[in-house]
Amino acid sequence: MAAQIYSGEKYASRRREISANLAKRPEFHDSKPLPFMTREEKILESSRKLTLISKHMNEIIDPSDKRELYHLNCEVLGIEGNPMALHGDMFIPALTAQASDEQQEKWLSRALRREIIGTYAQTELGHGTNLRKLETIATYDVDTQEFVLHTPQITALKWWPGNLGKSSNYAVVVALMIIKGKNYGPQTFMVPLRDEKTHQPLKGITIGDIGPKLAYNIVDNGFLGFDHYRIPRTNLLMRHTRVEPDGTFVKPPHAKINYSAMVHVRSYMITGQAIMLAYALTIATRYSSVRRQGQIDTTQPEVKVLEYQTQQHRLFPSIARAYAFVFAGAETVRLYERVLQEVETGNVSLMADLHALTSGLKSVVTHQTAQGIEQARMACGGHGYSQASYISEIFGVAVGGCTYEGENLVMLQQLARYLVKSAGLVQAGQSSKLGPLVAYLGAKSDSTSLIDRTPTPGFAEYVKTFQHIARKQTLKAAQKLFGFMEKGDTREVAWNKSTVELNRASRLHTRLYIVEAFVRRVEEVADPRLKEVLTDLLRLHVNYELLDVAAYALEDGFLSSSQLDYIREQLYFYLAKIRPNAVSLVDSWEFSDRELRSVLGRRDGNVYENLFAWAKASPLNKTDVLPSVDKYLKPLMESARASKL
Ligand SMILES: CCCCCCCCCC/C=C\C/C=C/C(=O)SCCNC(=O)CCNC(=O)[C@H](O)C(C)(C)COP(=O)(O)OP(=O)(O)OC[C@H]1O[C@@H](n2cnc3c(N)ncnc32)[C@H](O)[C@@H]1OP(=O)(O)O
Ligand SMILES: Cc1cc2nc3c(=O)[nH]c(=O)nc-3n(C[C@H](O)[C@H](O)[C@H](O)COP(=O)(O)OP(=O)(O)OC[C@H]3O[C@@H](n4cnc5c(N)ncnc54)[C@H](O)[C@@H]3O)c2cc1C
Repeated sequence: MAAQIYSGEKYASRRREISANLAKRPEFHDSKPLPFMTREEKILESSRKLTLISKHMNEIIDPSDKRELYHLNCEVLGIEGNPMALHGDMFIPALTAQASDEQQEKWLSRALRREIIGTYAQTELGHGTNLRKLETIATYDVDTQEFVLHTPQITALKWWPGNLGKSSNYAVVVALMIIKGKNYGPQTFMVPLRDEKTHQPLKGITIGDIGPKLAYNIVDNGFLGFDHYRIPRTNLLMRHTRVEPDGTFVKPPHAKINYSAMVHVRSYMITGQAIMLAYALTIATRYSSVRRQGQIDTTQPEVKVLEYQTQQHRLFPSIARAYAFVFAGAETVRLYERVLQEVETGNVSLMADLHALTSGLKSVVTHQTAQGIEQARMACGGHGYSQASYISEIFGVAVGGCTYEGENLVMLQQLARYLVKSAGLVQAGQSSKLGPLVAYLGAKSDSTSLIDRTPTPGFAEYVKTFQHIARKQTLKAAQKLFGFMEKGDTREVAWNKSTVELNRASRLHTRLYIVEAFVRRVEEVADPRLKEVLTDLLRLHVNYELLDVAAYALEDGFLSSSQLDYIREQLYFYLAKIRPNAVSLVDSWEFSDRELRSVLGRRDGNVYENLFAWAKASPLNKTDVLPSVDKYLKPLMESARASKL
């Protein structure tokens, strides 16, 4: 099963080897539990381990293999980030996709060798979503052939970029490029921030950390201001866009080609989110198979809480989603790598499809992941609320994905633009022009769903039902938009009046895609035992997801209430059928205890002993009497006692 999750036996077994190797190297392990450390201690500890990784990486992994590096980072550094997180996640991808060969020789090679540390500085105090209204400006000075970076007002301060505050000495900065008074929109520049020897900020740079956040606090998200700060013309990233010495602008082959670092993260983060969801479910499912509370049969001992149907309903659909997301994530990464290669040859034809797909997936997956993690926390009762479970940290890190790389409701609209165009083609009788991701929009629905109308409905009946729902909602939302426009609204006003419906269409389209990705993967599985378990999980998934969106199919009679009853019964049947395999389904992700960092979710199942040992190690228990008691509580009690006398 691990080979299914990790797209092949090779990487699955490499993960095991890497974990086993690390188990023998105590210097790579957390020196104490992360929840017992201050933010400063965590950053120090993470930097220590980062240095070890840089020194010994070649003994443990193939550093050219992104997935091996990712696993090494998960084991050693964990999810709370590290001082070079953005260096790998965005700085290197931005240089790879946007720097010219010459620029890559100068900077990318140094970045890869970790001679310099960089980040991606785009968002500002006043603007994150609307990139065209960023306020940092890069004005070209023809005389000196330099760009002058400037922060004209407080809202123009860069704000949020990861590792900008304290760790990075370079950044790929996004600024509005002005040449001879003309605004050429957001462009990307390579900008030195700190002296390479002293790490002091360079003259003209104001820089620092933005303070603690909900989670992800090892990362020093930062602020950055420029005071007429000059960089050479050749620091504009010029793989696709160029500015000649005389200020002539040479257009890229696609207007949004400079957004590639964002698309990179959106493509990879689907897998990252699946893994965080699986972390939380591993913890909660293991704990639920140890925790005993209450009885189902009063003549029998107390049961494991995993026997309760409500507990299964709380956890198993999310287990199915974690599988579905990791399968969909593997597809987005493949498409991203393909598009990256094609763009190199000047073919930008798939950029719009990739953007639409990743915008929808990023939004739906992060939202459902956060929901699933929070349910997993609640499924652990009181102990879920303790940081010993580590689920609150997993939640905090994962839920950030709803905001970063494009606020979810905004990114759903990006997909909606693509769907509306596709609906326009259908309306114009040009369905043959629809791309493969939206070809279903041009098909005709059956009059009713065939679920429960054939002896054993296959996945095709479910897929058709999801298609019907997504098609109906897309065409309806587009019609709403077109209707407002016909009545005289501008497109923008009409769009704003239709966005709740448009975003619904985007979610339904994306959920259909996720179901299809799951079906595609299960169809490929050859081993019959594995296929049976995955088929059960897929059946749970399609029934659960369909129930969740059934209102759309009930309202036009595509599904009847008796079919809905059938779907509910199927759901309950598969909850029970999956129960014996539930622990194996989470164990198949093969997370080591070190990677999971959860006292509650350890493989040994000794929950109570482990919790007690953890509590005893809490910094508050170092002394029996705290200074706060000596200083305040004792005098308070003493004076209360004295006044009573
Ligand atoms: C196993 C591995 C696991 C790895 C896990 C990795 C986890 C990493 C964790 C890192 C943590 C945090 C990092 C966070 C980083 C950041 O957040 S960086 C900042 C991100 N910011 C955003 O995402 C901003 C969102 N806003 C936008 O993207 C744009 O403003 C928006 C797209 C909303 C609009 O852009 P405009 O330029 O204003 O667009 P407009 O002129 O209206 O044109 C729209 C038009 O353009 C098309 N378009 C937009 N983007 C793209 C694109 N990227 N590719 C192709 N086409 C694009 C869009 O479809 C429209 O086309 P149309 O034809 O006109 O409809
Ligand atoms: C953990 C974390 C890490 C980050 N790392 C980085 C980084 O490394 N580099 C970097 O540059 N940035 C980074 N960011 C910033 C992040 O990319 C932005 O916060 C994000 O893109 C959202 O933009 P915003 O903050 O401007 O939200 P806003 O756009 O202000 O959103 C506020 C609300 O307005 C709504 N809204 C906005 N526009 C529209 C619209 N057109 N239609 C309808 N509703 C709208 C949103 O849906 C939301 O409800 C990070 C953020 C976080 C939380």
